[in-house]
Amino acid sequence: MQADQPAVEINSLTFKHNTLFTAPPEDYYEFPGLRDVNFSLPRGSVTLLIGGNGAGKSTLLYILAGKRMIQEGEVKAFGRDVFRSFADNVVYLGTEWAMRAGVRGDIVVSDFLDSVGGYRFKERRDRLLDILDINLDWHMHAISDGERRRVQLCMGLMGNWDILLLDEVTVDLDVLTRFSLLKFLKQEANERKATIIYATHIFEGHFIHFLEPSYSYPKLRN
Ligand SMILES: Nc1ncnc2c1ncn2[C@@H]1O[C@H](COP(=O)(O)OP(=O)(O)OP(=O)(O)O)[C@@H](O)[C@H]1O
Repeated sequence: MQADQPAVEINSLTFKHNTLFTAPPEDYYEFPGLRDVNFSLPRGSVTLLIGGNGAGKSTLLYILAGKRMIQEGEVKAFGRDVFRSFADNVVYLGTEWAMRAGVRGDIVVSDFLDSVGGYRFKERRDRLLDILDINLDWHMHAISDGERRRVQLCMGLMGNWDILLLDEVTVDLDVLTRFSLLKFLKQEANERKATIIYATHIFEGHFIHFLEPSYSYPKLRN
């Protein structure tokens, strides 16, 4: 990997949804999704992808993850076409991913994380357990939705990713956990030059971590 090579590069990307409706009126439709998208992101950058519902954020992240084939253009991760080469250092975490990773059986968190390779990434796993305030003795079927989402995030983030595509994954986290997680992501970008794209339709104060590392909250006037 060359040091000056962009982590993400998109040239003249055009995408249409090809949808077959099986309910009346049955037909095959092409819906415009994204048109002539161009951008490149350097290694170590953190990017907020902001847009209203239906703007195309998830579509763009799916494409970057190589999960949707495009009709025109180029999409590259570290100089390689995302549709031609599988990159295990590109990780997508979104609501669809969370549903698939949503184990609700009676399994203890430590066993659950080990079953997906947690023992190989013990150091990062332990750091995330701390940040996300996860107890290894929890039983997956007996925790809240927010706690389960924290375990899922630990699972998704503990590996060796270099590009992270996050689709609204912090919406059901409590304020303190979200704060710590966003800080962790910014550190990952600063310290090991990981590249992060975070899609959201809610721009809120916590994202200030992403924009300005030295930001401190203003003091209230007396
Ligand atoms: N399979 C599909 N067939 C046709 N249109 C689709 C399909 N999937 C998504 N779309 C349309 O593409 C547009 C973009 O959807 P997308 O899920 O990327 O939006 P989003 O910006 O992530 O929205 P949200 O913030 O609500 O998650 C929407 O208008 C949606 O209706």
